[in-house]
Amino acid sequence: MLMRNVPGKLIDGRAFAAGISTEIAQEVSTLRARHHCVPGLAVILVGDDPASDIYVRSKVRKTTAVGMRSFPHRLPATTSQGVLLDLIAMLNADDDVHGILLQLPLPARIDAKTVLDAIDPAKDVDGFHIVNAGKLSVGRDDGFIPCTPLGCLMLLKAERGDLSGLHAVVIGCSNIVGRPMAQLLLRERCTVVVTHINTRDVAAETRRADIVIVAAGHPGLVRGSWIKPGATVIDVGINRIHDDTGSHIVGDVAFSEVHAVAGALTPVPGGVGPMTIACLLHNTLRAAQAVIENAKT
Ligand SMILES: Nc1nc2c(c(=O)[nH]1)N[C@@H](CN(C=O)c1ccc(C(=O)N[C@@H](CCC(=O)O)C(=O)O)cc1)CN2
Repeated sequence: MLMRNVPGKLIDGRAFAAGISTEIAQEVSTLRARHHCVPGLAVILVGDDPASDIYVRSKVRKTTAVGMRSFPHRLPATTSQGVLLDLIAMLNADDDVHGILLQLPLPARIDAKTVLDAIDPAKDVDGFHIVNAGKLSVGRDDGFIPCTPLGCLMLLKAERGDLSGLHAVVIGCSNIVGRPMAQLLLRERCTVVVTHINTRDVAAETRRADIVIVAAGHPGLVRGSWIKPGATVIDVGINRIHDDTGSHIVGDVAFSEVHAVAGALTPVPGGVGPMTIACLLHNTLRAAQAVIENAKT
């Protein structure tokens, strides 16, 4: 493995996200003062998954911290798809609600596609509705972009500036991260390779990359020997592991090995995770601003 003389920079997602939230708070206060509009975000949690519960609490806290209204809806795991669709219809019709987020994963009985597509695309601040996914896939910039890939892109641009011509490898092809990430990088004019479970030699693909985004859900998957010296590595993995010292969150890269070779790396925790919620607030602000703009025409 080729090591650099100095370990790569650690990209501070927490500080970056705090900066975005400060800017959003200022814009929210302008909207309140000039347009008497307070952006509102409804968050729906079905069931009692402990990790989802933590993320939803954090979303509610950060939404109110920037001066937005939060409308949390906690439903039991036994909730039927029909009841969930009724709630979404009610939120679609509520003018105080500018953004709607359905926390994933959903209980297996509920068909995620059906309920996500029931959200009004203009309120789909998660960017998972088929209309928003379609807009991104044809390179249109008037839809909502899923929060985690948007956060990754913001960190990448802050680190590397213009991304055009860079070789990017995205490890994992989920609808939440891998696929939209690949579309965003394509839009930035990167050369993009997406690897998945059937890719023959992920290590060889990754060694060519100036930018590596890993969202595979496998702790320690990406080794130092996979990384081109100086590459920028964005670790999206959030894996809870238990060892002698207790329980920890780790990413998808073998941290010390990759840190020694990469030019820059996002840590876990404190890298991409905080950007996800900051971008949710960014999208909710955009949704409220669009309502005001549309009312003028
Ligand atoms: N509807 C959605 N569901 C889910 C999404 C999503 O974007 N939309 N993403 C993930 C979970 N998620 C937000 O919902 C999320 C994950 C992680 C973090 C975060 O800040 N992580 C911290 C560590 C937190 C910890 O200690 O547990 C970090 O990385 O520093 C925020 C949001 C799945 N579901």
